[in-house]
Amino acid sequence: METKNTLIKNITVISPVNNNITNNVQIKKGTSILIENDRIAEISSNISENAIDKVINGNGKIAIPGLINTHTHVPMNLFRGLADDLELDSWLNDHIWPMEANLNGEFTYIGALHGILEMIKTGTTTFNDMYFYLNDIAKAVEESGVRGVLSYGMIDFFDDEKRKTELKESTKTVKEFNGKYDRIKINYGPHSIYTCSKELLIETRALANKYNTGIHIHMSETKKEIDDVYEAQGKHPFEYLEEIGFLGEDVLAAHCVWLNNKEIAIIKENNVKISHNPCSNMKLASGIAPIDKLTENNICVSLGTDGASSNNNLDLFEEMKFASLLQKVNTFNPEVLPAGKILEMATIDAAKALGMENEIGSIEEGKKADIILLDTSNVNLTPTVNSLISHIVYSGNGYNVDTTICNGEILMEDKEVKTLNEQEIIKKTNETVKLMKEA
Ligand SMILES: CSC[C@H]1O[C@@H](n2cnc3c(O)ncnc32)[C@H](O)[C@@H]1O
Ligand SMILES: [Zn+2]
Repeated sequence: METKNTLIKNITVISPVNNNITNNVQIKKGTSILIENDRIAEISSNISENAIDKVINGNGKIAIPGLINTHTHVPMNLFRGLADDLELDSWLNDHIWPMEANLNGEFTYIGALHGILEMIKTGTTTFNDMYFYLNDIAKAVEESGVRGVLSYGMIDFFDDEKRKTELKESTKTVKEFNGKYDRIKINYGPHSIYTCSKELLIETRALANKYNTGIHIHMSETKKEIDDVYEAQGKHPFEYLEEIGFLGEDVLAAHCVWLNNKEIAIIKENNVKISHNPCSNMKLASGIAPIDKLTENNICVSLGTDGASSNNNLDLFEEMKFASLLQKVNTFNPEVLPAGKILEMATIDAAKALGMENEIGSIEEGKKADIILLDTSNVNLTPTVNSLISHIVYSGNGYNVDTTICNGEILMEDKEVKTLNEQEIIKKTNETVKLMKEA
């Protein structure tokens, strides 16, 4: 195969450096990044422009790793603005699940394209998703050029037959996709303890071991969930999962708002990874996750938006800012979760949460070229002589991103999305939602 080169010339690189023990965000000014095919070949200030296919002028720009959203449901962009100002139980049971019952593969595909379009425009290059119609979501991932870690969301509602069909469907997708697509990975996705039987959870663990996949699950999101699980199992959620042998370093647990100290110890002991979703937790009034305690315990915490119906967008820059501010106000400690730590949570810690830290999550030679460029001529990213890391986390937003590169491919340049037809997707999404509402 012929090599395709891209040179990002004269840029400021801000990236965690992963030395496997601690992360550390470093800033390199006036350097260049050479991309060969899908990987970062060299970062230095004297790379020749000879024989380069594409040169991007990085003057006045910052390069950071493509952001990684560790918990979302991208097709739920279809439901944005349809069920606001509700708590989780009523939001799901009275609104979202009835609407999802009317979905089909085609609608899900359109919703996924819409969600991915929003992510490309706001600097997310990898997302960890749980939903239905995985073939259709995978098709949207393939066409758009992003990286997707997908799980078929299993719900058996404690029914034997349903458990079998859910596990079968999941394993079918695992076999169909894993090892065959560079940018797609399939994990198992039991929805939650309150929708999945003990047997389903135990079988999921065995299948994840057998097929070497991760597990993506909603955990301890509301007080009601804790009370219901305690009533049914006589245990708190993480105690229950530990007892049935479900936990492990490959488990990525979303939300984790309601945790006691014993459960935090269980999470640490089993090296479970967390996806913190502050906007969704605030909007559904679920509560405030103890992220200060989790990070003090060196537990791996990453960030997720959740779906666009409970957030209501997929802009990880907002998630970064809210994650920090929410912990500061909750602990009355302004020093908690400083900007550098937050940037790590959205990049290298997220890569670790997905078991992909050797491939993505930082701008380093040898890694996949997942890079976004921010334009520092935007008024909210100035004065540039002050802390750029602070600007990214506290004053930036996704629409400061002008270039998005994933796997070495330019998905957006100068704010123009190259791999998808933006206006066509917006039009089709509007038509699809109109159709769904009329049905
Ligand atoms: C079975 S596919 C995934 C399933 O999860 C639902 N969902 C979206 N957001 C949340 C949340 O915050 N808590 C629990 N479940 C959620 C989504 O609508 C799908 O049905
Ligand atoms: Zn969710």
